[in-house]
Amino acid sequence: MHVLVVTAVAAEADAVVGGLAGFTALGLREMTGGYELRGHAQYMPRPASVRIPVVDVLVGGVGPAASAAATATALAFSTYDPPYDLVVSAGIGGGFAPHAPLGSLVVSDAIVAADLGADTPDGYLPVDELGFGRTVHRPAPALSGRVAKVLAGDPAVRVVLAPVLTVSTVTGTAARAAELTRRHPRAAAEAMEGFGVAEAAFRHDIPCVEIRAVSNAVGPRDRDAWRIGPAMDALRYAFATLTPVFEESS
Ligand SMILES: O=C(O)c1cccc(C(=O)CC[C@H]2O[C@@H](n3cnc4c(=O)[nH]cnc43)[C@H](O)[C@@H]2O)c1
Repeated sequence: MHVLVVTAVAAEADAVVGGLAGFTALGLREMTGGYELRGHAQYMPRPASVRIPVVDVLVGGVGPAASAAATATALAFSTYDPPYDLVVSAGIGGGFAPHAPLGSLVVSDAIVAADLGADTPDGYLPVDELGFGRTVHRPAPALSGRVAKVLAGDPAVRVVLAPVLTVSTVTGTAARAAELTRRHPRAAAEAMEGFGVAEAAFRHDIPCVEIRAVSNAVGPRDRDAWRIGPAMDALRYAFATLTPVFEESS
């Protein structure tokens, strides 16, 4: 299959690429808008009916707007037909206790824009309840379930299949974490890009799933407690483990 992986920063893209096994790096492809795609392909003999597996990795920037713009650009300017079979939003993220401890992997069964709405005297209202657009993208259960099952192959790695929240402001207080948990009791992770990536993929009718490696707990700000190295290792493991999935025909 042809896969587009969108990360926020280069370090996350390095971890994704570091995990890809059996793929040959094709170098950088420049796109309009100043974006660069790190292409990878697998040139093994295979039936003509099976597409050459391709994984393109894009550094799309931090936040939902940057990631939506980057993903939409990559999809619109793709030279493949159809553009991609799968879009993956990948990176590090915050984990909600007790679901997702440091170093765990969270696979989205829902990608939720958690602060796209209106504050009212009676509480928060998401934009869909206001009659505008949407705040949730749900990957097909067969897709997210398959990804989570493959990742769970190593018993040493905790894998959680749960909603991932997209926020524009990183949670930094216990009160905000509690509020998000109250509104989304099953949410296991928060990050800043998934909904933007999913929105672009949805517009192009391409399946999308989000994978987050937990680097910090969602809650009171504590930079010293961040564990970025182990989270990057978990991200690398995820893409090493998923390689056989990318080799399948779509
Ligand atoms: O300065 C801080 O306190 C702080 C706390 C958490 C995250 C940041 C970032 O600027 C990182 C943004 C970057 O990393 C992803 N990420 C990682 N952990 C979280 C999180 O707990 N909540 C939201 N986003 C997180 C995010 O997707 C961005 O790409 C600074």
